[in-house]
Amino acid sequence: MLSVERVSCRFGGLLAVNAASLNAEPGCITGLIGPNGAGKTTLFSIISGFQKPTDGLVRYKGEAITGLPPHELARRGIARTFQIVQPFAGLSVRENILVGAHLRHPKRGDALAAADKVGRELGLGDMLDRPADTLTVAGRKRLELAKALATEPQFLLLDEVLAGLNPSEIRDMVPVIRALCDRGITILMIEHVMQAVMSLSRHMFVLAEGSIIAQGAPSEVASDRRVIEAYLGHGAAKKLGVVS
Ligand SMILES: Nc1ncnc2c1ncn2[C@@H]1O[C@H](COP(=O)(O)OP(=O)(O)OP(=O)(O)O)[C@@H](O)[C@H]1O
Repeated sequence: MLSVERVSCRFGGLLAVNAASLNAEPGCITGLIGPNGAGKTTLFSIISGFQKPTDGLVRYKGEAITGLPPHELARRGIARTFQIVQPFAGLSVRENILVGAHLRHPKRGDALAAADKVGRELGLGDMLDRPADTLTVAGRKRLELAKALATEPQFLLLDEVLAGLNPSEIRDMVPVIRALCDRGITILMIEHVMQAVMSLSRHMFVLAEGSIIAQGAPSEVASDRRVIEAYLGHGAAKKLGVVS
């Protein structure tokens, strides 16, 4: 569905992403993890057209999409959520979702019906008339997801949708993400909540200092010496008795 081929991104003297390659299989959830500052969000921004790479290629359904603008990618079925959620202040929850729904539904009535449906699916049914800026963090995270889903994507990039949620809110959100995948939406997710991303992902990629250092099934990645050392520092794997 998606392949990122040797993508690099330089900000002045900083090589934020260094010849990173990854792919996402259709109908699955793929996890992208890595320590803070590894380049995960930059890679997401490149895939979703918010940032042009310095080098490399992004393919979606076999076609090169590198550098296409976000609205064109949205039209082709790619949507993303943002790590720092910023609902349109001054608009209601429904109107926020409506912005996304208008992509596929030019008529206001159709867009409103589609927005309400997405809102209800994400548990925002009772809050549709509320100003978006009165939502709790958990509500805002759901709204962020709803805005992206309203564009009816086939490929969804989730940037830390679980960040800032408490354990019970995370438990509520995990099945929501799984249900999207069961509906046929391919997902690539950045997540620091390890238990959740490991239970959701079929395959995971690990980015550290801009480079992909490991990939595989969640259990393989979790016991990989390079991954443990990227998180805990040089020598940590030996201390923990990990030999792979
Ligand atoms: N627009 C920019 N200009 C300059 N440097 C940037 C820019 N965007 C990101 N960076 C730098 O690139 C590096 C990678 O940042 P990025 O946000 O992609 O990491 P991340 O893996 O998503 O981190 P986190 O898990 O903390 O969100 C960091 O050193 C960051 O400061």
